[in-house]
Amino acid sequence: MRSPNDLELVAVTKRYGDAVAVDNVSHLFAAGTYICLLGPSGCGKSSTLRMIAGHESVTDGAIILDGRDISKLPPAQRGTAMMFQSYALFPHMSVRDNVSFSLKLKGEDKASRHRKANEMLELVGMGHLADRLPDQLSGGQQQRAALARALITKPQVLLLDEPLSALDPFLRVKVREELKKIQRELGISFIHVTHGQDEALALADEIVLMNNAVIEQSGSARDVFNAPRSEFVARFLGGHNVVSLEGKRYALRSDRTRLVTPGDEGLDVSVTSHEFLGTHVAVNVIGPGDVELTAMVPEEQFYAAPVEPGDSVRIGWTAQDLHLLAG
Ligand SMILES: Nc1ncnc2c1ncn2[C@@H]1O[C@H](COP(=O)(O)OP(=O)(O)OP(=O)(O)O)[C@@H](O)[C@H]1O
Repeated sequence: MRSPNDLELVAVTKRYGDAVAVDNVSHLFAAGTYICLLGPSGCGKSSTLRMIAGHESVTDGAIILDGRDISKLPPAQRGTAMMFQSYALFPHMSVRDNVSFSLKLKGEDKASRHRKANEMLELVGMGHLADRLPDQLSGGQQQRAALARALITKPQVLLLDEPLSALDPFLRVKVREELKKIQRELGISFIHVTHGQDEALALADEIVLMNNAVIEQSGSARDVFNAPRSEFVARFLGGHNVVSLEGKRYALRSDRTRLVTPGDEGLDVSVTSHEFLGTHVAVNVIGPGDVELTAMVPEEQFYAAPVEPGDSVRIGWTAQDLHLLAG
C-alpha cells in the first residue's frame, strides 16, 4: 500500500556530459523500509543517492517525497539526510558539537541543541563519549557519531553511502546489526548503498540491484536471492551456478548442487579444487563446455567421502531447484 511518506523516483536520469550514469529510473521506496542499493562499481548507485540527497542535480525526471517534488530543493529542505563514507566529522569540535552543528546553523539555542544531540548520541550508544574529539574515537565510534549527526535533523529518509566500508569485518557485522536496530526504532527509511552482497542480504527489507545505470531487479532479499531474474543477478549475488540445459539457462543455488552417485541424473564433471568454509566445503568442478560449477557440500558429508582435484564426479540437483533465467 502506498503511503505519503514513500520516496518515489519518477523517470530519473543523470547525465555527466555524454555519459549516462542513471537512465530513466522509476522506483517506489516504501516508507519505513531498510533498502540496500546494490550493484557493481560504476552502475549508478552513488549518483542515485546523491540526487535523492540533493548533492547532485537531476538531469531529467522527478523525486517525490511527502507528495512534494523535492528534486530542485536544497538538501536541508528535502526531508532527507546523508551519512557519508568518510564520516566528515569536524576535527576541532567535540562529538556533541559535531552532532548538533546543523541545529546551530538553523539558529537553535545551545541548551536545546545539546539536549537533542545528547538524545541522538544515547540512541547510537555514544552518550558517554559526547565530550571527546573525533580523533579520540575508534572507527566504529566515529561512524556512530556521523550517524547521530545525520539523524539529528529528523529526516524521513536517511541516505548512507557505503557506511561500513572503512570498518574491519568483525566491526562491520556488529555495526550493521546496530544500523538495522536503529532503523527499526526510528521507523524511517534507510537507503544504504553497498557493493557487498552479504551486507545487502543481511540488512535489506528490499534490495534494489542496479547494473549499467538501470535497476536490474528489486524485491525482498529472499525473493531476489531465490528468484534471480537474469544471469547477471545470479552471478552478482553469488551462491548460484548458471547451467545451460537444452538451450536454456538456469540459476541453481550452489547449496542445492550436490555430489551424486553415477547413474543419478546430473552432469559428469571433474573436481578442480575444494575449500573448507566451516559449515560447508565448496567443491569447484569443471564440466562439459568448460562450465565451472560449485557444490556446497555439508562439511561432515564431504569428509565422509572426500574428493580431490582431478577426480571424476557427478553433480546433480532436483529439477524444482532450477530457476529459468531471462537473459
Ligand atoms: N562527477 C562525475 N563526472 C563524470 N562522470 C561521473 C561523475 N560521477 C560519476 N560519474 C560516472 O557515472 C557512472 C556512475 O557512477 P556512480 O558513482 O554513480 O556509480 P557507483 O555505482 O556508485 O560506483 P562505485 O560503487 O564505484 O562508487 C560511472 O561511470 C562514473 O564514472
